[in-house]
Amino acid sequence: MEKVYMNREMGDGLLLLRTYMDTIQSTKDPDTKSQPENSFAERLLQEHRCKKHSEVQSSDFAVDNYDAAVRGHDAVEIQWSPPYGRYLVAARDIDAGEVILREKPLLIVPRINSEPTCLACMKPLGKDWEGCNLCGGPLCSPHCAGTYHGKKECILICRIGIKNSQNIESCIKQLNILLGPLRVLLMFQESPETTELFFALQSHEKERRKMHISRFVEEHVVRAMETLLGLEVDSGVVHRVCGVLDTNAFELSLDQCRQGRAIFILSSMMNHSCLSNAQRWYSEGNMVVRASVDISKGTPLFISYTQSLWGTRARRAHLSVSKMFLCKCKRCLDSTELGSHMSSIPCRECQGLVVPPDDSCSYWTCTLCGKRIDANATESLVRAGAIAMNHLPKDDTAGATLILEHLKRQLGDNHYIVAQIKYAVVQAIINRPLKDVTSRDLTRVVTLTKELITLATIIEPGITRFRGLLLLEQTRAWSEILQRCLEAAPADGGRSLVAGEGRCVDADEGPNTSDDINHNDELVHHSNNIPSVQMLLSQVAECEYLLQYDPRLPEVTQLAHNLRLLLKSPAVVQQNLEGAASKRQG
Ligand SMILES: C[S@@+](CC[C@H](N)C(=O)[O-])C[C@H]1O[C@@H](n2cnc3c(N)ncnc32)[C@H](O)[C@@H]1O
Repeated sequence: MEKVYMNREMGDGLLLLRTYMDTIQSTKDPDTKSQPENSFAERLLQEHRCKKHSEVQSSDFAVDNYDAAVRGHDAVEIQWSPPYGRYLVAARDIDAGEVILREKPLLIVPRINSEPTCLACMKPLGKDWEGCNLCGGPLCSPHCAGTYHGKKECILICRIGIKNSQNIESCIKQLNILLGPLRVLLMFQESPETTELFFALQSHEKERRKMHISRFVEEHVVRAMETLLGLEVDSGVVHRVCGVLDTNAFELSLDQCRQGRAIFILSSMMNHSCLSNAQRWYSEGNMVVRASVDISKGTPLFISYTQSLWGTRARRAHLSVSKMFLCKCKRCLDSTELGSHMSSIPCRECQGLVVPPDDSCSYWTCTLCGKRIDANATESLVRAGAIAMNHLPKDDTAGATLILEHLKRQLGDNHYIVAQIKYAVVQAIINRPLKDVTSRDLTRVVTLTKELITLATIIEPGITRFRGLLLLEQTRAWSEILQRCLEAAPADGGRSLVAGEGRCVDADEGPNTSDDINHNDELVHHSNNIPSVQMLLSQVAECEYLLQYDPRLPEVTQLAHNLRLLLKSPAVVQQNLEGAASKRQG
C-alpha cells in the first residue's frame, strides 16, 4: 500500500476509486437500489436525484447515467503497479462465462466522426436529417425522444450558427469534435462532484502535450469553445478532459443502430492485453464485463483495446498512439503470435515460415531453414497485400475470392491480411438476403468460418464474441444449405441428392461463373456432411450463450426459431423416424 502514495497523482486517484468501489461492493443484490448511508455513491445518487426533480432537461445526458452505481462486484479489486498504473484483479476465482462487472455509464458522448449524428439519441443520420428547431444541430426528428441534447447544450450550439451556415458539413465536423468535451464540462457544472471522479481517470496529459494531438485540441476544442461558443475556458482543463476521454472512453453500440463513446469509472480500470481474459458488451444501459476464460484469484483482468485480426505491428502502433503504451503481452512478444503466424510469410526456400524481427534484430528469419530476409523485401510484399485488401471488390465475392487465393499463396493461410479478407468475404456474402446467395457462396462461408474459428481459438480463446459471430454466420449458411436440400428432394429429406451422381464442387475450386442459386451439384457434395437440424440447434444454443449480450442476439433467437420449425417439417420428421427405427434395428 505504501508505494501507492509514492505517485501522488495515481495514489489520490486510487484512494478515491477504491472508496467508490467499496461502496459499490457493499451492495451485493443487483436489484437493490439502497446504498450504505453517506457513502460516496449514495451521496452522488442523492444529489443527482434532487437535480433530476429540480432541473429537468438542463443536463439530460447526466440524468440517469449518473446512477453510476455498479453493484455486487465482489469478483474484482483495484491494484496499482508502476508500469501498468491501476488495474483490476480477480478478488476470487472466476469461472469462464461469469459476469464480473455490470456498470452504468457516468456519461455518454457522441463518437468523433464526420457523419451527422442525432444529438438527442445518437443515431447516425447519413445525409437526410432535420435540424433542431433552436440550434440547427442534427436530430433524427424534431420530436426525437432521446435525452442527450439538453437545453444548455442547445443554447450553446445555437452560437455555431449551423442554421444559416453555407458550409454545414464543416460545421457538423467541428460540432462532433466539440461535443464530447462540451458535454463533460456541462456535466461538471451540473454535478460538481463528478469532476473529481472523472479526473481520477488517467489523461496522459503530459505526454499528449508533446504530441500533435495537443495542437489539434488547442485549435479545434479550446479555441472553438472560446470563439464559436463564446465560453471562457481553462485550456489546461479542456486538454485534460480530452485526454481522459481519449484514454478511457469505450466506443459503444447503444443499441442496434445508435452509437456513442462512454465513460465507465470501474470498467476504465481494466488494462489491455492482446490475449485478454475478459470481454465487454453494452447491454440494456449497462457495461457488462464477462470472463472469457477461467481466471484465478489474484490474476489481473484484461480486455482488448484493439483488433485481434490485426498483426502485432499494427496493434502495437495503435496502442502506442491512442493509449500511450508499448504492449508487452504474450502475443506481442512472440514473433509467431502464439503459433498463429499471423504476421509470418511463407519461406521461398523451404516449406517453413519467415517470422518478423523481434526488438533485438532487423531481419526476418525462417523458422525452418534459418534463412534471413531483408525487412524491406517482406514489408513491400505485405504492403502490396494491404493495398489489395483495401481495394477488395465490393459485391463481387468471386473477384474477392480470387484475390484471397492469390494472397494466400503470397502471404500464407493465416496471415492477418488473409484472415481479414476471409472475414470480409464472409460478411459480404452473409449480409445479403440468403435466398439470393448461391450455394457455392454458402459453402464458402462454411469453409472460411471454420478456418477463422480455428484461428480464433488461438488469438481470442474462450467464450468470445468473435467465436459467437463466426459460429452464427456458419450456422446461418448451413441452415440455408439444409433447407435447399430439403426443398430439392423433400420426399426423402434430401438423401436422394446424397446418392446422386453429380460432380462434387468445393469452395476452394474457385469462383462460380453461374449464378444459379439451386446448384444441385454443390448440394450433392454438401449433403454428405450437412449437419442435422439437431446439430445446428445445438450450435445455435452455443451462439446464444456466446452472444448473450450482443446486439445480434435477436438474430440468433430467430435462427433457433426457424430451425425448430424445420425440425417439424414432414421431410425431417420422416428422416428422424427412419433414423430412430434403424437405430432400434441396429
Ligand atoms: C483505460 S486506462 C486503464 C487504467 C489505467 N491503468 C489507470 O491507471 O487509470 C488505459 C491506460 O492504462 C495503461 N495501460 C493499459 N494497459 C496497459 C498495458 N498492458 N501495459 C501498460 N500500460 C497499460 C495505459 O497507460 C493506458 O493508456
